[in-house]
Amino acid sequence: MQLTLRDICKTYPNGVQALTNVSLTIPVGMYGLLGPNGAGKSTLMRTLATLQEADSGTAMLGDIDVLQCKDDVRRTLGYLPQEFGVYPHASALSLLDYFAVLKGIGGRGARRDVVESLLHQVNLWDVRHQKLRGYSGGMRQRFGVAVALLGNPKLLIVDEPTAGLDPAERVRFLNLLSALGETSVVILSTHIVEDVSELCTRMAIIDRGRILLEAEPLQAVTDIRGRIWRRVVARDELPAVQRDHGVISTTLLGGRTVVHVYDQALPGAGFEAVEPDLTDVYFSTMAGHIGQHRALA
Ligand SMILES: Nc1ncnc2c1ncn2[C@@H]1O[C@H](COP(=O)(O)OP(=O)(O)OP(=O)(O)O)[C@@H](O)[C@H]1O
Repeated sequence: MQLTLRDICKTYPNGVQALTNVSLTIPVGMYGLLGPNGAGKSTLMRTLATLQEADSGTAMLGDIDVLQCKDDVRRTLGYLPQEFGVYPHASALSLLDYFAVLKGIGGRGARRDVVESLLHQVNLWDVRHQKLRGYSGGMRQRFGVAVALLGNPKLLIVDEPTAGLDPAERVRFLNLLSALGETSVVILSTHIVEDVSELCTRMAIIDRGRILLEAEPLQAVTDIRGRIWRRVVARDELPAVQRDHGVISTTLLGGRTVVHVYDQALPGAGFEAVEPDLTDVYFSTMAGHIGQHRALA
C-alpha cells in the first residue's frame, strides 16, 4: 500500500496557484510535508482528505482513486485538520462514541470496546468524563487523533498538529503519532522542522505550490555535510556578509547573530564548519542551493 500523487494542480478562483504539478510517492510510515505559511500544504491535505477538488492530476491509495472515488477513500481515511472544533459541553467519552456511530461502527458492545481502547491509546482515559471545554490544547489534539483513528484508517492526514502545544504535550503527541506510522500511510504537514526530523522516515519540502525536495531526512542531512558554515557576526557586518555569501539562515544566540552559509568550500575568514541538521537542509532548499529550485532557476 502506498499513496501515489501525479501532477496535482490547483488554482483558486482568485488566481492563486496553490499547487503546481505535485508528484509524490508516499509509502506506509510517517511522511513529513514541510513548508512555510502559504506553501500549499493545507490545500494538498484537504484535497487528499476529499474536502476539495484538484484541477488536474491523480492520487492513488493502493488501487483506490482518491480524487474520483471519494466514498471509498472516506471509509479508510482519518483526518485531523488544522482547526479542530469541539463541542465544549460534551465529554470525550460521549463525543467519541457519537463520532463512532457516525463512522458506522456498529453494535453497542463492539463500539464501546473501540472507544475505550482509543481513549486509552491517546491517554485520555482518566479524563474521559470531563467536558472538552476544560481540556488543554494538547488534550484536544489527542482527542482529535482518537477521532481520526476511528475505523483503523489506512490513510491518516494530520495538518499542522503541534502549533500551540507546550513542549511536554508536543512530545506526548509526537510519540502517539509515531506509533501509528507502523501500519498506515501517515502524512504530517508542518512548518516545524523538528516535527519532521524527530518523526518522519521520508519527507518533502513544498514552497509556493511546488515540491522542491523529496528525501529521507537522514540522507538529506548527510548529503550537505561539509557545505554548511557558520559565523558569528556583529549586527553592522550582516548586510555585507549577506551580500557576499550564500546565507541560508540568520539566528540569534545569546544576543549575537549567527549566520549559516551554504558553500562547497570555506567561504572566508571567520567561518567554521558545522555539522548540518535538517534545518540546514530546509533553508538550503528554500534558498535554492539544493533541490528543484535549481532546476527551475
Ligand atoms: N479558498 C482559497 N481561496 C483563495 N486562495 C486560497 C484559498 N485557500 C488558500 N489559498 C491560498 O493558496 C495558497 C496556499 O494556501 P494553503 O493554506 O494551502 O497553504 P499552507 O501551506 O497550508 O499555509 P498555512 O501554513 O499558512 O496554512 C496561499 O497563497 C493561500 O493564500
